[in-house]
Amino acid sequence: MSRPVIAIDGPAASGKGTLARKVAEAMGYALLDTGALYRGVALTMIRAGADLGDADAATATARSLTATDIDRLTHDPDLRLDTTASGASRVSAVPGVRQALLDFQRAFAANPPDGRPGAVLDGRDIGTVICPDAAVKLFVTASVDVRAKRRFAELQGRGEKPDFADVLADMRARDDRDTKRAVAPLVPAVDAVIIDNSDMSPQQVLDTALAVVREKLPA
Ligand SMILES: Nc1ncnc2c1ncn2[C@@H]1O[C@H](COP(=O)(O)OP(=O)(O)O)[C@@H](O)[C@H]1O
Ligand SMILES: Nc1ccn([C@@H]2O[C@H](COP(=O)(O)OP(=O)(O)O)[C@@H](O)[C@H]2O)c(=O)n1
Repeated sequence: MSRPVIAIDGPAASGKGTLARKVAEAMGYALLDTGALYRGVALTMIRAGADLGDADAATATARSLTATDIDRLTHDPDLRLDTTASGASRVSAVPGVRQALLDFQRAFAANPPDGRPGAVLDGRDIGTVICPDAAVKLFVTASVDVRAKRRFAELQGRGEKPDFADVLADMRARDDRDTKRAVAPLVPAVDAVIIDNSDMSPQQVLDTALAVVREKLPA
């Protein structure tokens, strides 16, 4: 029997990761941050001095990543750099990259590690492409200004010295690329529950999400 999947999609700094972590914890499910896969492809290319605009090189890099590489990259602090995020948004528009990462994500959802009873995947296309049959689909979002402020505070908290105008411009550019790309654009699944958390605390978002989970996945 397949295990329940909770899909959490949304734009950058909408609070997907924060919510996904807490939902996975509350449910005892395995968690996959799918953005880390695209970030991993970008970081590997940046380190190799490769051209991020080279679709063939990006596809080859995505195909070459093993589960061990992915695990190592997930723990790499440079994965969270804004330059890595921008690179991820570029390589993620390449169809060959998306195809190469598809099997890994589906296998994780079908067989969550450590015998977990279900999986939470967060990203951009989980409810639409990766797991269209997910039991629960949440689409979290917030205004672009709120998201830029969150990312700005996050970068400051990490000791970086960001410029707010740059962070906002980068957020808009990433939204634009993610929503307009031809393959798996960022869009809520028709059956997703949309949570606009511009004025919600992380706890309120979690309570709202868990109420949806309990309704869709009765114990
Ligand atoms: N509801 C919320 N209210 C205020 N800040 C939030 C909220 N949810 C998340 N954050 C903060 O916003 C930043 C981005 O959240 P994160 O979960 O990393 O987003 P995403 O995974 O969508 O990029 C983090 O610093 C996080 O602590
Ligand atoms: N399922 C996914 C996850 C991420 N991505 C891409 O990877 C980039 C980085 O994703 P992320 O979720 O780590 O970024 P943040 O939302 O945390 O800023 C995004 O801008 C998307 O372009 C994607 O295309 N599909």
